[in-house]
Amino acid sequence: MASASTNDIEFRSVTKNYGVVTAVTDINLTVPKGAFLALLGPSGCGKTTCLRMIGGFEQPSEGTVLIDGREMNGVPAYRRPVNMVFQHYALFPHFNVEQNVAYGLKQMRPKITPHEIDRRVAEALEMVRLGGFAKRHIHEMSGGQQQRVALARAIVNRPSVLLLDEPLAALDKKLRSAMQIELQTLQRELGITFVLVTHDQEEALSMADIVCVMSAGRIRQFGSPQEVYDRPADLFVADFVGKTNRIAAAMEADGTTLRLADGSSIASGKRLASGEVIAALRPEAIHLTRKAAPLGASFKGTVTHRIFLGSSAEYAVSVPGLGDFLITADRRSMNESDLVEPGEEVFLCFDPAAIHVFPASNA
Ligand SMILES: Nc1ncnc2c1ncn2[C@@H]1O[C@H](COP(=O)(O)OP(=O)(O)OP(=O)(O)O)[C@@H](O)[C@H]1O
Repeated sequence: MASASTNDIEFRSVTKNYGVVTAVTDINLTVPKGAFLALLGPSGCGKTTCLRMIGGFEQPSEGTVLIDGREMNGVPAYRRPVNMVFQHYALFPHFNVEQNVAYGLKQMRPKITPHEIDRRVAEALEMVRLGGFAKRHIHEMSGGQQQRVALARAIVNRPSVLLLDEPLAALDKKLRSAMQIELQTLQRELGITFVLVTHDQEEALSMADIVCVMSAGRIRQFGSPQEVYDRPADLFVADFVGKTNRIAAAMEADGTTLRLADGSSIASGKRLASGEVIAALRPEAIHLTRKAAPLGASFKGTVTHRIFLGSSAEYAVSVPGLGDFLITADRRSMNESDLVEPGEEVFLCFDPAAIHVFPASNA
């Protein structure tokens, strides 16, 4: 059948209440076919509720969820073209790998021939690079391998949407990074829509091509990883997606001059109505030097801490009248002589265009 829509998933004014608790409020979003969407936000913001409404495990209290242009309200989970991978893989421990992956196919109606089941299971195991593991028992597999079995089981019946609920949370950091790349590759190979729930901003930025940042049941920003990181819609997004330095300031009547708490002023790269504002500056947008830079803006401060992180270093610098700043320095772009020490006086140099300004009422 020809598909009805170029969007795989659509939420129209969706609200979900659990008794007196409102989990999500008036959510509107559209996800194009074949996109990799990450629902990103702190615990309790409503990410899993959105995922479960796509999967059919919850129904909206108000509004409509559509998949491939079809309204899904009232359609049970098993009738949706969707599969889900959970954080705890929920594999059958008494089955081997092949039996776990085949399980859902055996339940399908109309029935699939045993030959076709074997073919599809072998194909799914190849896709998750477990070709030689079909006869292994689940307890003989590592955490990462078990997660791949869960993935194979979820893709074997060829859903048009795969839902992933913190699928990598139980893995250690190194394995998680490897699986992030594998998941991204798998999504490209399959060409189907992936929806990932995560509270890990690095995971969302590195894997997804659309990030939906949520807080308290609402969408704060919906856009590409670059947009969300480089042009945060509000202070919540600026703080949650990456780190940021907040500087309290007043915007003057011209809409571009920022008057800072220490009495100094800088030209803001962004215009905003006059009044109390918060200026936000990313730690990597600041360059530490021992001499004031001839161009751009700078503050003078004292290094209080240095944290060595291998490929980068983080500095805490105290600036009189303005507070403490966090600065990240990429070590590849530094000489040994550039490494400043705690106790040293330094200049924090930056391009004013890198400053984002938000109304203080937004904080
Ligand atoms: N079955 C339920 N009954 C009552 N309240 C619920 C239920 N499920 C979720 N909630 C509440 O709805 C809100 C959103 O929960 P949800 O699980 O969607 O958030 P989340 O962003 O996925 O959080 P986490 O990252 O901790 O899983 C929370 O306040 C939560 O306590």
